[in-house]
Amino acid sequence: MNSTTTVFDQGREATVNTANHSAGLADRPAKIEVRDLSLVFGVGDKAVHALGPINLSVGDGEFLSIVGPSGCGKSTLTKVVAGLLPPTKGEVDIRLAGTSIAPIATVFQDYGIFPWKTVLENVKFGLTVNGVTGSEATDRAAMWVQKLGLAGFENRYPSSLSGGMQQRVSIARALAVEPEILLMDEPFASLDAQLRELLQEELLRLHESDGRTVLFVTHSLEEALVLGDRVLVLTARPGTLLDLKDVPFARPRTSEVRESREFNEMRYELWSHLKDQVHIGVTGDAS
Ligand SMILES: Nc1ncnc2c1ncn2[C@@H]1O[C@H](COP(=O)(O)OP(=O)(O)OP(=O)(O)O)[C@@H](O)[C@H]1O
Repeated sequence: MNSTTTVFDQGREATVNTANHSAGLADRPAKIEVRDLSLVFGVGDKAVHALGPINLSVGDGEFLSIVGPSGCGKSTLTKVVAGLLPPTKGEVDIRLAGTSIAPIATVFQDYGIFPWKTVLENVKFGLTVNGVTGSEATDRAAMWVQKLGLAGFENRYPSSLSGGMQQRVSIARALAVEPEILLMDEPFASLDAQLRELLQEELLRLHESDGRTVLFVTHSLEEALVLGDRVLVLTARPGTLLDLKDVPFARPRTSEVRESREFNEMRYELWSHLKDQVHIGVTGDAS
């Protein structure tokens, strides 16, 4: 049975709704519907129109990569979907199957893990705050620690881990709650090129095995194409839809796809759309 709950209603023509939705994967129903969404920070002279208006539909199980010039509103969009920011105008409908203790989980660039907790305690944290405790929490956390290649490091503190391992902890914590939607905001931005490629491979594998809906913000067109089913390209601020490209590379996919001619042609095509926006973003000159 479907039910709609208003998560946000600030009395400002703006809502974020979640609804139980039990349709199967086969017909790929929309998981996230963004309608006429705009967000303005502040008021009067200090107002910053960060995003929109934007309309977007993200399919159940889709991996959507989001790119755009710096400051165009990519993080703002993911924060609105996460329910962390109320939109100024428009709405976001999220159709939940109601199968998860925490329907939406987020991973950010700066890991967001607690330095005073061990790897296992960090991964357990998302479970315990959502009511999973005792041996069930420990077993589930241990399973995700293992899946993310951190077995043997359960009792280590973040300060003794590399950046790549800390980001794995953050991803394990997000996935341990088995969210229906995973929001990732430049999660690999501070990692070196080799680690980044390794984690891209792992994310491909995880996504292909569980079919979770993912929104993935990145500055790298290459990363967007390696990972995504589609790439959303936003204009300079306020971010609106410039392009929405299907990525044609078959799954299961490996990061070797980046060696193909088709891949490089697509990357060039995306960049040719994006570079004017980057110029506008830097100079403010739309001429
Ligand atoms: N809390 C805030 N108050 C005022 N302005 C804000 C706030 N948060 C973000 N902004 C502004 O809104 C715009 C969009 O910011 P956002 O962080 O969403 O962009 P982004 O595309 O993710 O940027 P980047 O690629 O550089 O991380 C920017 O101009 C930013 O300065």
